[in-house]
Amino acid sequence: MVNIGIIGCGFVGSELIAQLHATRSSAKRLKVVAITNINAMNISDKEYTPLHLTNWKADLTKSGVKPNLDQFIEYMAASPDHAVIVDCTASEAIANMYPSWLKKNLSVVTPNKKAFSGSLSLFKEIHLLSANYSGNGRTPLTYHESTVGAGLPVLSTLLDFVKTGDEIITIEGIFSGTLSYIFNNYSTIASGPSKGSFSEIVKIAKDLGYTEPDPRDDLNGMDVARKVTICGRLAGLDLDLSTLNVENIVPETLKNVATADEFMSKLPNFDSHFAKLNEEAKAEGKVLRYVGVVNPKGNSGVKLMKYPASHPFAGLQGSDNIIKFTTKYFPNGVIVQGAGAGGPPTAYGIFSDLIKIQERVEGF
Ligand SMILES: NC(=O)C1=CN([C@@H]2O[C@H](COP(=O)(O)OP(=O)(O)OC[C@H]3O[C@@H](n4cnc5c(N)ncnc54)[C@H](OP(=O)(O)O)[C@@H]3O)[C@@H](O)[C@H]2O)C=CC1
Ligand SMILES: N[C@@H](CC=O)C(=O)O
Ligand code: NA
Repeated sequence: MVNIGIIGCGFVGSELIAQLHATRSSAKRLKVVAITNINAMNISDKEYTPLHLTNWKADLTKSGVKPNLDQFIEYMAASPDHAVIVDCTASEAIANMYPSWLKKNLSVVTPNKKAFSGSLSLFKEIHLLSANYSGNGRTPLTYHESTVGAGLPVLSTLLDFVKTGDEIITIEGIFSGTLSYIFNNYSTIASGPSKGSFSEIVKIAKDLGYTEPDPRDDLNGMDVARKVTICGRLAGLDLDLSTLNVENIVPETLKNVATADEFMSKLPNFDSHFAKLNEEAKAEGKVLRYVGVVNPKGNSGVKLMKYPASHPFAGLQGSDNIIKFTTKYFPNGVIVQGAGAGGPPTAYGIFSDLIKIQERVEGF
């Protein structure tokens, strides 16, 4: 039995709870015993009785308990069975707490990219404290498959290359579900005209739950840069966000507007700017795609590129990601492709990480 505490129940956290609830039988060894959001917290009793997942939202609201992260973590750390904290926020402050949780023998599963793409020392400390990365004989494990390509097996594939001594030559692809969705629908050749103005398509991507809480974190390239950094670091490179080449496509005057809502309301003023870029690509018989590259020889970064209709990046659907690993053993590449954003595929990645932990800890 593994006890789970979930922090953050937005698009991804809510979907995770729904998936755990829907598969009671396969997940019967995974027990949700604590849930917290910004405004409310629900923790179970001293027996760690599973929380009811049918009405968890109403139970959270009516719990009347003010969120207290210290209390939440102490409760989880006192669990008699192995316990996992699932961080489904995008919070940097919470990401900075992972080492303190690992030191309490709590495992960590998260789609939050901040801890793995922020300071290199935090990344290294987490890896040192996590049994699955350092082989240090301790119990806590850290899995974060959904930080890159949602639940697609990107990091597990990459780690297999690394652990078997294969050599990464390049990792390149479309790492953002949001930017994939936007350009697949906006910059089209074979599939007809754009499905709307640039700002209309950004709004749909936001409503579908693909974007970061502030869509500028997608459009400024930082979300992709974080994923490139995570892949590069797992491949053994000391990549840093500040030294990557990152193309920011947020219009200059919108970079500093105060809120995501204000940004969204002003974005239509820049539709003609994006239409011009699109027309330029079309005139060359190409489409726009936003790509990331990890190159151990240098020049890792993210960039808005033009591709002919025949290129695999030009033919993507919906919010799909496509990530191509070129390695010594696979010189023609290994491609991982599929839904790279949205609640269901992201929660799936978290769920499968939880199953890995349960199987490792319990041995079956
Ligand atoms: N959406 C996607 O497609 C993907 C998302 N991810 C990552 O998953 C994470 C969650 O994304 P998503 O669900 O879309 O984002 P949301 O904004 O929908 O959800 C985030 C949730 O975290 C809660 N939260 C924020 N800070 C705290 C805190 N200090 N304590 C407790 N709760 C907190 C928010 O509470 P409140 O509602 O009260 O503000 C909100 O419910 C992010 O790190 C994102 O990068 C990764 C891959 C794909
Ligand atoms: N905003 C991100 C969500 C997943 O990481 C994206 O669009 O890919
Ligand atoms: Na993944």
